[in-house]
Amino acid sequence: MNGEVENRTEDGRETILSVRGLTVGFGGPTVLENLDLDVYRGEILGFVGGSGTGKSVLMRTVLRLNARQAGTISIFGRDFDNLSFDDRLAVDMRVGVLFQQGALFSGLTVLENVQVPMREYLDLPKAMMDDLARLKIEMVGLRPEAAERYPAELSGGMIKRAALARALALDPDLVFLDEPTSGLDPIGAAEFDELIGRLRDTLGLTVYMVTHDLDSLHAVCDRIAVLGKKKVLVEGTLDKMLAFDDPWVQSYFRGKRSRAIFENAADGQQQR
Ligand SMILES: Nc1ncnc2c1ncn2[C@@H]1O[C@H](COP(=O)(O)OP(=O)(O)OP(=O)(O)O)[C@@H](O)[C@H]1O
Repeated sequence: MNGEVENRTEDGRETILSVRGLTVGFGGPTVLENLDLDVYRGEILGFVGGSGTGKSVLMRTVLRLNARQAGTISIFGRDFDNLSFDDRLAVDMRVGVLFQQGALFSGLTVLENVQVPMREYLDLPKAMMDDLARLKIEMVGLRPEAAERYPAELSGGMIKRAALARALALDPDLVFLDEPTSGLDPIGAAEFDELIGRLRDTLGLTVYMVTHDLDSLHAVCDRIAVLGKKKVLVEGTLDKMLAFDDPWVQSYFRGKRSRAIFENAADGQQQR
């Protein structure tokens, strides 16, 4: 892309997404105010926050699906406000999204759903699109027969995988996952986490994952960001979350359920 600037932190991390001073509202009180956030290449960032704090609003604003009242957003080193039409298309092609509940088109098969972004952005012969879509379907661990099925014929876990295949259709650098493991049983959720970790390692993806799932935060996220009081309250490692002096953060990361997960994991590490 023309004019792309590489942004690196002092410790050498490349900033792939940078949000500064973001304010978003819908006519009433603001939902987000003066929010800053960075996402680094190759990481899996887990984004948490109480219900209704604005996690989806933030994700949608970064995807240019919501307007903002103030602030700047840079993606791949380019300021959103200075992108030409062609640059916008180029940015969109490098970003994949898995919306809550998968958001597959019910009248299309899995294969056709995965091909939707290809049809929108690429001009490829049908046979090539079929091959590419089947590759993505295999990549997310679905059996080849799943390609011909309709969403209503899929289990919850298969829907998430099909939606992930669609998010990967254009070989993105950055994927946004909105509660990818919600509605899955613990085994299905753990398998999905493992898949996300594997795809990050093999494809070099950067993953921005909104989640309520403490297991996911522990199992695959390199860094956690907490949304509260209209901004990113704290970001960093799990240890940093545990030490952070805020009632919501403390009850979330030190509650009964979280203690069970994190203490079991710590025991496991000590035994190894
Ligand atoms: N298009 C909109 N118009 C008006 N208000 C909106 C709109 N979208 C979101 N909101 C409001 O913004 C606030 C944050 O909503 P959002 O869906 O981002 O929360 P969330 O953190 O994703 O919650 P959850 O974890 O429950 O999904 C809510 O009060 C919601 O009603």
